[in-house]
Amino acid sequence: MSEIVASYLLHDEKGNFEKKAEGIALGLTVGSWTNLPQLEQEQLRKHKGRVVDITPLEDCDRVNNYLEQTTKQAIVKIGYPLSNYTNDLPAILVTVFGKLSLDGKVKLLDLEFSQEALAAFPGPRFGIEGIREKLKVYDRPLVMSIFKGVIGRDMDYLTEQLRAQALGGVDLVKDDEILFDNELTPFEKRITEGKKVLDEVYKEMGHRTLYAVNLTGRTFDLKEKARKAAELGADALLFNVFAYGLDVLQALREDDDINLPIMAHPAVSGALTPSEFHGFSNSLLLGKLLRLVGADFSLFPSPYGSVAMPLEDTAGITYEVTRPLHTYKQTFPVPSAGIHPGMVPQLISDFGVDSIINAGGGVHGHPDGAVGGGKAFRAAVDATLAGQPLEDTNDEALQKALELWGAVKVKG
Ligand SMILES: CSCCC(=O)C(=O)COP(=O)(O)O
Ligand SMILES: [Mg+2]
Repeated sequence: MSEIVASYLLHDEKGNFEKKAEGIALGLTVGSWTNLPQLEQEQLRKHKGRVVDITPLEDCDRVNNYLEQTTKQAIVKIGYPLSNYTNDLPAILVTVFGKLSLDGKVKLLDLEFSQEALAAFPGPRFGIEGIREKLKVYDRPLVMSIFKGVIGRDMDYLTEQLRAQALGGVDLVKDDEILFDNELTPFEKRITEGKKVLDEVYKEMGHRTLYAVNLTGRTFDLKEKARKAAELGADALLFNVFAYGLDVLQALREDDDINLPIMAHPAVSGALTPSEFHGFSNSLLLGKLLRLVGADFSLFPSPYGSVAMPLEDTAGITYEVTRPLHTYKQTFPVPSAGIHPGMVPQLISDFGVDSIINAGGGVHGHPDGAVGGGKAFRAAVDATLAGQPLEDTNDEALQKALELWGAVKVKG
């Protein structure tokens, strides 16, 4: 019987996990079937959830209402038959974590999909390989920068900022997620004017930079807007997927008229993941599920920037978006937030060559502006790959960045 197996972290004062697991397996599938006639019980048996495994963990001590209490915890795995739901993420999530997400201390850690279940999901259209092919850069982490301070500014300001970022040698520039459609810098103009600037820089320097424009607005207008973006020659879309839903990203990915790389921003996901007791694990939400629905890039807070995520979580996301899975392409892991050039050796050590180094303030805050910021990041990447300590390089832009922000000593 084909099924999806959900792993949950459960906390319970008494530690009666067998009863709890059986309650989940029954409650989220056929409900209370034991009082029904024999025939109906048989009929329902094939739809009942299956307790696959219960692994008790060490007790954890908690200070709760000023009293220290010991709570028992366990990882419980439940299998849900595919025949219970349609093979789309809304149906799957409601089955495995619908009312259960509201019912006590339950965190959804992972979903194991059978090959049959995976076949319903597209995975990234371009993936790491396709993005590298567009840029013709194959052997180093990519560098991305973010527009900053452009709300309330006009197209001249925006295009100048884009030019400076590209001249610094970054591979990608993305809109900030908080830049929505507006009269001064409308979506379509950002694409067409941005394209002109990046083509000019390419002619001047032979360096190609791609621009990810923020796809925003009402859900049912998104497809048409994204198709228009493709028609106008956009390079990629930035998408605030957790404000809309994973299934919306999947719908964009599956539309062949859109045919653009999709960059998933983590905004709003922090409302769903950080608790030890509730919500989703980051490796599932920002890792496996984003990859299944088709994100080409997954952005997440790095473990050492201004908005930090635990290293274990960022490693989990990176593993899920890059490991061999079904026929899916790999999603680029993009550790972000508060990144500066002195962190590059640690970023490469933690995330490898197939990752993207993404910075806003760490580019624009450079003493020589965004041009200097981009150059400093590129020099830091080259030095790290050559095994050279950043302090030993004679790159002027990098040395100025190190004077300002310092160099992070590589751990681990
Ligand atoms: C929270 S991860 C997304 C990174 C992002 O969108 C951003 O604006 C980071 O800016 P910073 O100046 O911290 O590099
Ligand atoms: Mg941002």
